[in-house]
Amino acid sequence: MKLLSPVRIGQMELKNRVVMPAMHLGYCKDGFVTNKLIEFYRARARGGVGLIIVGGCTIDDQGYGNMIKIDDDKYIPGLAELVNAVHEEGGKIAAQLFQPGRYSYSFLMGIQPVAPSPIPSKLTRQMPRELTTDEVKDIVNSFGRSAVRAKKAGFDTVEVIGSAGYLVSQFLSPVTNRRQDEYGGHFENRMRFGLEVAQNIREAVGPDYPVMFRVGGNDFMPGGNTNREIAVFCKRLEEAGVDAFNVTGGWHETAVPQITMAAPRGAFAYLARGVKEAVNVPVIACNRINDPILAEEILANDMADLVGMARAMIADQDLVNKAAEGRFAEIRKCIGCNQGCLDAVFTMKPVGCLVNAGAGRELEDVFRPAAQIKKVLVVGGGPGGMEAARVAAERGHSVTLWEKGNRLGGQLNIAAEPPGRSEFATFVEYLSSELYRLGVAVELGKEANENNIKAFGPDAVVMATGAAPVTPPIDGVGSPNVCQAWDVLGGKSATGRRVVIIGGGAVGCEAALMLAGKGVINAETFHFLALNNAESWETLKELATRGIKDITVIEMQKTVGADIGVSSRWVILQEMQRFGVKMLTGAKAKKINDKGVILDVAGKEEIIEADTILLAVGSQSVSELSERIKESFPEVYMVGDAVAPRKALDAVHQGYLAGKVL
Ligand SMILES: Cc1cc2nc3c(=O)[nH]c(=O)nc-3n(C[C@H](O)[C@H](O)[C@H](O)COP(=O)(O)OP(=O)(O)OC[C@H]3O[C@@H](n4cnc5c(N)ncnc54)[C@H](O)[C@@H]3O)c2cc1C
Ligand SMILES: Cc1cc2nc3c(=O)[nH]c(=O)nc-3n(C[C@H](O)[C@H](O)[C@H](O)COP(=O)(O)O)c2cc1C
Ligand code: SF4
Repeated sequence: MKLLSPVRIGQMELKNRVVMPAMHLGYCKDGFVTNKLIEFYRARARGGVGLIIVGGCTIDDQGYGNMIKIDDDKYIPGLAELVNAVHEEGGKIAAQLFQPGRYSYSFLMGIQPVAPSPIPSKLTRQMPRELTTDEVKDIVNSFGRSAVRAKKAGFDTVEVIGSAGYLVSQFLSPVTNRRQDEYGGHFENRMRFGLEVAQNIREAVGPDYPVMFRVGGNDFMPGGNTNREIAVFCKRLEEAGVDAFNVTGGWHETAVPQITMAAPRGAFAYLARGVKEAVNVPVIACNRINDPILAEEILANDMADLVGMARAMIADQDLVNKAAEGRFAEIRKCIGCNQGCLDAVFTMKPVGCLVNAGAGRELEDVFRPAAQIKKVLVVGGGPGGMEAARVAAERGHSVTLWEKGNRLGGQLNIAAEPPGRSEFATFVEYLSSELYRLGVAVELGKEANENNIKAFGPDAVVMATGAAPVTPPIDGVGSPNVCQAWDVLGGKSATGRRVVIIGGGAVGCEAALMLAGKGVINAETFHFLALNNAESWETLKELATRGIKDITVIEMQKTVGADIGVSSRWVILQEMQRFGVKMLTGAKAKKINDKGVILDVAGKEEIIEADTILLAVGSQSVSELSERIKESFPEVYMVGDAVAPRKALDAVHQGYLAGKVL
């Protein structure tokens, strides 16, 4: 594979073309490197990744809590330990030099954010202070000084963050740069800050030390820079001594989803191609590249010279080695859910992963082989049960899994149905194939009860029986025009044209999106009509978003989608609006009849006419059997929604822990 062939960035030789881009993990303490951080990256280096970029590393007093700091020599010894760990495993490592500008938070850092111009950010809702010309020059010097520290700590290269709407991109963009001095005005002046940063670093580290620059391939901001301007900027940076470009997507403030499941895999590789066509140094393509086969395709098509696989490396630290050994089915792909990673950053928690419960736990002894081989029965083939079975089998136990339905996956099978959510099926596919590889005896269509469990005679039982949807006590709920959202998502119930969904949580929103897509043109038709100029852009957009159904979501609370993670929620709500789904909050369903739903809205009665009413008001644990068998066996573990209805992340993590302690 080209992916696994060596490549040079300046004087640095990489053993393969897989780069793990920088991710703020929240593992540091007061800016110092911790053992948790070291072991996290050691595992990724051992797993074969060619270049690990760590950070962002803050170069001055702006940033967020728990970031790696590189603004003082006192951090060098800890950074050197991190570097050594990666080198010991045969990897190369870069420090990303980070200055957030107006994306910093005063309540975290205790100081007002600074920026080219005092323009508030939609992301942080903070008003930054305009930098003086002298302060701009100071920051340029801070980049250079930090690069020298990185070199002293042994990093193989440094990368400047010039993407995502951080300080360098704020200078470059006319949207955020209204300065009157030599750093503002026309494009040449707006490039000056980034170019001076590159020149300053080059002078500080010497001619032979590799320097990389991360750029957003397109700001995706109205009035902002496009791939065309970014390509010109990169050309100039190359002349200033930059050895490689790491091309990601747009700004954090953009309305274009960058890394959620809704963004197609590899969707932004074209941005790297635009830069590659302008420069002569290696270019890295990024975002939603979660599969080495896709990565290979990007390289084979000359879209880029290397690929960035950031979350893919959280999800599977051994991805590169597995690819090298041809074990493609064993790769646990990142599904782009952001639930364990980016959502954690937004809530100031350390990063973890939905599909890889071991991520962030590298310090612990993960898979100690079983001291005594047990006959383990797992009841339930949802994500919780499958993960428990996987881990138990990996440790050497003899594992049987019973699933009463006719396929594995549990609720994830229906979670994967709405548009843009299909990656959940990728995870089910992975777990299913691992159970097969590990020799777990999977029996489908087998419903566990007290008697057959006793007859089976297990040493340990994992109860992962999940949850079932709740039927609320609403007058008329038993009418023939009412059904569960789960059944519609699962293809078991049909709906009429006018649909009311009672409950605006994740399930209600996702059911709404699935139904809203009925009757819109598909991607192939869209492409065909667009290329042939058959319809105007406005008509095409309408055809792609106006389905045949009239959908209303009603929610008692003030907000819709309150249980969806912060980094995905806005994308789902944006899609609902785009597809014309009506959302009514503060509305309580009182009664259902053959005409529709009667609501209580702030004490006033309203009726919404509907042909079908979907229930999406939550779920309840399926736990009676667990309660009954608890006392009959020495080891009974309950995991996932059977304990309390929550999320797949909880089910997987509990399954993992049960599999570990058996
Ligand atoms: C539409 C929808 C969207 C969702 N979206 C998300 C999301 O975006 N992110 C997220 O993290 N979570 C999401 N969830 C929730 C997530 O899917 C669940 O939290 C997760 O599947 C729980 O896993 P589990 O293994 O505990 O149970 P389940 O997935 O419910 O699996 C339990 C399994 O046990 C089987 N079973 C039950 N009783 C027996 C028995 N006696 N014998 C044999 N088998 C039995 C059932 O048939 C089922 O297959 C969503 C759920 C739905 C319905
Ligand atoms: C938890 C998290 C933290 C991130 N922190 C940074 C960062 O500090 N610097 C940066 O350039 N990009 C950061 N990113 C963006 C990633 O480097 C990467 O571009 C993005 O996740 C898309 O690539 P992927 O689909 O391969 O994960 C972060 C992403 C995540 C999920
Ligand atoms: S939590 Fe989700 S998005 Fe984040 S690395 Fe894991 S699978 Fe990928």
